[in-house]
Amino acid sequence: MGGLAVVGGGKIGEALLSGLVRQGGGAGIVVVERSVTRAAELAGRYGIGTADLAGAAAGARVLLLAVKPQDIDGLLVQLAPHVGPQHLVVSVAAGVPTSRLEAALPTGTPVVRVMPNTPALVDEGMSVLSAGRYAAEAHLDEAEALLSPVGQVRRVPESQQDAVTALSGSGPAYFFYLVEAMIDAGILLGLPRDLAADLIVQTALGAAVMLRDSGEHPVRLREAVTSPGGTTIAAVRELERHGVRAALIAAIEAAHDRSVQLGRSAT
Ligand SMILES: NC(=O)C1=CN([C@@H]2O[C@H](COP(=O)(O)OP(=O)(O)OC[C@H]3O[C@@H](n4cnc5c(N)ncnc54)[C@H](O)[C@@H]3O)[C@@H](O)[C@H]2O)C=CC1
Ligand SMILES: O=C(O)[C@@H]1CCC=N1
Repeated sequence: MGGLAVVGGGKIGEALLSGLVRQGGGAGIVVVERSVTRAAELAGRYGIGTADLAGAAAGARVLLLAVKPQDIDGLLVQLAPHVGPQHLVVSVAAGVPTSRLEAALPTGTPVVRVMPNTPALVDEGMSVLSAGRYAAEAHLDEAEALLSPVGQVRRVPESQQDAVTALSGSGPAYFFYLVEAMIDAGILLGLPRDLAADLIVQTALGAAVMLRDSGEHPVRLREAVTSPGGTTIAAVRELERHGVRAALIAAIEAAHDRSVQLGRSAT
């Protein structure tokens, strides 16, 4: 038995699906979706099959669960009769610990918890894996092989997953938010929206490539832009005056705390 079933074809389910299909085609991949319309849309878009949970578990070794944390318990009740140690269950549900998944599934079912992010859509994702109690190194290798075509993969102890979720899981949203605000600033200064967007998106891309490839600390890179008595230091003073650094730290701490909370309860 080979194959992969993606259970939950929403935003992240589709981001991962699209990358997997780009890399290896749609053969052997099925989607299980509560919404029949959405299932048909994904099947048409990616040339994959659709299935119900029983059919998916019968045909696929790996089940990738991509439903909301609030829906995970209901899904596990439905899934449990169909899975066992012969499967690998990979969950991307924010906050939900492997112990909660294992408790709802037959004893010995290997579970790997993953925190991916949406840049998987453009093969620049960041996926972070942790093994549950029945997942061996080979299961982590299998999960890594599944996710590495759509970006980078790291392994961490599960105790770090709520922090990972707050950083790289939610992280794309923070950058989109900053870009949105910077484009608004361009509008305030009288630039056409499309020009402001082009300037900021290319600047974000250039800064990201420098961060990745230069080996320099972000402080050094910022200092190189900040001329004495110049424009950048005038902007940095305003960022400090408005507490942007503290706001980002508080925001990411709030995301962490919400991940912990989602892991404890179904609401
Ligand atoms: N959106 C993101 O950037 C990321 C999301 N995640 C996690 O991925 C999961 C999904 O998040 P999104 O894709 O944003 O949500 P979403 O709401 O876009 O997608 C969830 C999908 O699951 C389907 N669904 C719900 N119950 C189902 C069931 N029993 N069987 C089959 N399909 C079912 C829904 O119809 C929906 O299409 C969440 O647990 C979230 O924490 C993790 C990393 C990043
Ligand atoms: O907002 C959320 O809960 C999900 C998990 C990480 C990114 N999106």
